[in-house]
Amino acid sequence: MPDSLLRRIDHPGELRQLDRRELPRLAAELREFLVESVSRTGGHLASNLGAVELTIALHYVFNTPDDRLVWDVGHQSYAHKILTGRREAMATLRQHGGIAGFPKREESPYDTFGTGHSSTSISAALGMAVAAKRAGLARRAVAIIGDGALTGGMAFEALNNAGASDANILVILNDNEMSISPNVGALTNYLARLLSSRFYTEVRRRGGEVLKAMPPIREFARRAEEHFKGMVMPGTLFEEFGFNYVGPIDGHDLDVLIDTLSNIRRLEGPQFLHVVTKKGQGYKLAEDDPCLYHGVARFNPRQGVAAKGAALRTYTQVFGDWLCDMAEQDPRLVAITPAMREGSGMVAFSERFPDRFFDVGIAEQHALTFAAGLACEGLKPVVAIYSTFLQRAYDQLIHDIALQNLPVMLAIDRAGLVGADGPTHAGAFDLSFLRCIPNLTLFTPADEDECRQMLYTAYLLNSPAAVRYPRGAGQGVPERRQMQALPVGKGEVRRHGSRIALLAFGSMLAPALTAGEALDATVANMRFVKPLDDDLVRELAQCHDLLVTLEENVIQGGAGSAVLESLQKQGIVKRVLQLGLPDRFVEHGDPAQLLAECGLDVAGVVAAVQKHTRAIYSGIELAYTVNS
Ligand SMILES: Cc1ncc(C[n+]2csc(CCOP(=O)(O)OP(=O)(O)O)c2C)c(N)n1
Ligand SMILES: CC(=O)[C@@H](O)[C@H](O)COP(=O)(O)O
Ligand SMILES: [Mg+2]
Repeated sequence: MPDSLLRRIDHPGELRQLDRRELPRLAAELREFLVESVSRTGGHLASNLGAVELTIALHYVFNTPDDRLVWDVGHQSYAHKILTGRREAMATLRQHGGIAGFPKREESPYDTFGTGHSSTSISAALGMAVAAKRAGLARRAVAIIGDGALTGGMAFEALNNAGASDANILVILNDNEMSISPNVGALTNYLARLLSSRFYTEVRRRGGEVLKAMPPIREFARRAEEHFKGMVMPGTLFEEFGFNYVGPIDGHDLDVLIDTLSNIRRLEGPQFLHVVTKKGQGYKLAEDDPCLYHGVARFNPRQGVAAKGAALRTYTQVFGDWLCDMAEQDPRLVAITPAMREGSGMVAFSERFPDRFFDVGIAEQHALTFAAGLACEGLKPVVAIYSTFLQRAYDQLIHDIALQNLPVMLAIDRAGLVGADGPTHAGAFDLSFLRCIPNLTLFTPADEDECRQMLYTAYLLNSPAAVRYPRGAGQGVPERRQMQALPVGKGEVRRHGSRIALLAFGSMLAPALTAGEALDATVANMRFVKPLDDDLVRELAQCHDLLVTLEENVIQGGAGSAVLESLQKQGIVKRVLQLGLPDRFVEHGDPAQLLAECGLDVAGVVAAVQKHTRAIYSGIELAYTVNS
């Protein structure tokens, strides 16, 4: 067995020492390592398998990290991490204290830009290219963006800007015809036409010969223009944007990639390389089902991912079932996802109600205003969206939906900490950025049944509404099939105690009930952040020494702040302890461990309350103590 090439590479300089004839073997070793490693840690797999040759070729041709690589979304950057000194650290992938699942500046100089949310790479790379030009540096900046990420509007804002510049930016479109689900939209159809163009089929038929026959670089652009004009769609969209377009080329052919990248690297101005890959390449199970193998938990690589049902139902499943039940009752219901059909639990709905299901691509801003348009015409749109991705569409929520008081309902999944995906994906802020919006009703269900009933209640409203629920399993509370509207803005006392009242929002009710037993505290399930149950706040303040608010959201501006404002509005002076996520980004890791780290597990809540009450009852005046 020849010694492992992969084990000889601790940085790209060593990669660049290899004879290019050794690179296919390196690719095979890298692919095998990826399957083995990710099967042990979990993470993103299919996208990484599809980017193996492209990653090798990029680090082989470009002088990284001086030449900048920016990976869009960054979920496909494991090969990049492995080749840049983190091969052994892959065993710690997405674990507490381990390496992140996305590029991260503080993790490596080769991670030139932190990503996680899609469609940012061209903007960032353009910034780097313009900075290099201004400094008179020959440095190149490369954005590697998938066909899914290219459906994000921000990518086109950047293309528009870059194409009119003289920046030395290279945009590489990694086209595998997949987002998480199969890619959607007119752009996808257009790219498919490019792939079916005579040029690409010619290159595929004759291998890399067509490209290798290309003249030396200075002739490259001119003769490519002449020689292939008839083969490629006349004036591709990207040329219209001011880029020199090259491709489509085979993204798994290292020779073609290296020759093409070497040629392009020496060209000046905005370049666009269209690369065709297969998501899941080289691991048949992932090739056959790139959607299932997009993000995986630990699995046996010989047997593949086991589609096992979890012991408890997830909030995502609660939503997906409610959506179908509601659609049966109301033909006006239409459902929208910005490219997260599977993650949002909408597969069944999309199959049962295909003409009422809209996957708009990675386009959260469009998703919300599209919903607003649908609502203007009497339909009842439900937008399923992760909390973190909703951040992209904040102005659309305010300007297009709330200001016009349109009945659009947001089903906000992944609210709170998400765990392995880390701070780029945490839904840590939605209570703060939503509760300040006029006309919006904001629900925080505490269990699966309450989630179903709140989704129903929110849907019945004739105004904007948002129901936010966490990633993963609920509390094992069976959902009543019969949907029943809840009194809006009303919470409930779940346990009577003395002196201390715990005011829990959403996922924090469960730990609050357990902590309440230990503290003999009253526990209230507040249910709504907006409108807040002011009467309940007043009643609790009147018969307790201390109010403790608990939320899986940053303390700043969150539900606890709403309680403070309520007390102030009612002229009530009362000690309040606010418990929630701290004013920092919480790193990736196991969700339960992260919550404990933030003091939001039972032990943390009990300790914080006891510390606070000791201070009070020992006379030390502590008006407010927040969980730092
Ligand atoms: C703003 C935003 N919305 C949604 C997502 C979720 N997401 C992660 S990867 C992905 C699909 C990306 O497709 P593509 O760019 O083609 O990469 P591929 O997985 O095909 O390599 C989506 C929708 C995200 N990361 N960011
Ligand atoms: C890379 C990306 O943004 C998505 O794949 C995301 O990781 C999905 O998150 P869930 O696993 O919570 O659906
Ligand atoms: Mg893709």
